[in-house]
Amino acid sequence: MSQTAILGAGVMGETLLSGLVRAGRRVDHLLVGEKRAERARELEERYGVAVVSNVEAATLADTLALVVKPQDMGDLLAEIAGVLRPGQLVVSLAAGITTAFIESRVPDDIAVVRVMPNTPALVDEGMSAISPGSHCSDAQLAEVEALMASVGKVLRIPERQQDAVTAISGSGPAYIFFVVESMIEAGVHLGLPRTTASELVIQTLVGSAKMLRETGTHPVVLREQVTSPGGTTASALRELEIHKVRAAFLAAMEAARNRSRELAEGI
Ligand SMILES: NC(=O)C1=CN([C@@H]2O[C@H](COP(=O)(O)OP(=O)(O)OC[C@H]3O[C@@H](n4cnc5c(N)ncnc54)[C@H](O)[C@@H]3O)[C@@H](O)[C@H]2O)C=CC1
Ligand SMILES: O=C(O)[C@@H]1CCC=N1
Repeated sequence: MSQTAILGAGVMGETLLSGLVRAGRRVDHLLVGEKRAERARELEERYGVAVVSNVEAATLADTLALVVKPQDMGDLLAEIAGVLRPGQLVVSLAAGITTAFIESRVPDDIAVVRVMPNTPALVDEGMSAISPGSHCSDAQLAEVEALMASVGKVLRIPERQQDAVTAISGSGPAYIFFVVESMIEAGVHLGLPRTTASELVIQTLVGSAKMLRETGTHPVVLREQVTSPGGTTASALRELEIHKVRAAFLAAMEAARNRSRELAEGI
């Protein structure tokens, strides 16, 4: 079995690490490179994984998952570029960073794949979009597909769509949590105990998500089924329209897409 290294083990790095362990990947086939010593110790204790220097990880591993902030990517690549060898696969999970950015900083014969994952990977319900770099073989792309499939769904997309994907599914869980938080708060304003409001909102979210996935019915149809003429839902939806919630979502996701593009330029 080949060795996989995760360089940068914060929120997303640990999410990937834990998913691989849950999927049955042997811990002695995994390596971690992490800058913060305290965090490194925590991961060693939690998973029994070996935390080594980035250079050692890049020397030993066949596949390198780079999970540092976009702003730290240049330094990380500068640190490991000298020890990379032909046949290795570099997988970047960073927002904004293009495969061209990475390819220009590593030897020519290194295959690069760009991935946009999301945090529901922590419960094996992740959504990852993957795009190959300029000299990545089908087999290498399939390898990344299998890697990310261990924590959820995977879609192959052209790299030009990655900034939009980042705005939708990469950042998406935060929008959903924001909606959940707002609905719970509304329940409290309406006089419900916080625990009751939380339970109502979370189950409503899970049930609605399951309906979307299992029925395959368009969300507009599902929404209409809830909206009785002259009823409560119609009153609520009118307020959401008056407060321009739809327009706010569009503006928010355009802002996220634009920010992803800026990150590529190191802004
Ligand atoms: N958090 C999320 O929901 C998502 C994050 N991402 C991407 O994942 C990447 C990481 O994000 P988070 O995990 O949220 O950030 P984080 O800040 O939690 O983790 C980054 C980790 O990298 C470590 N690090 C920094 N420089 C390093 C170096 N040179 N060598 C080794 N370790 C180093 C830091 O100490 C930290 O533990 C980002 O590029 C982000 O765009 C992508 C999709 C979703
Ligand atoms: O907020 C961010 O920049 C990262 C990328 C997608 C989700 N979190």
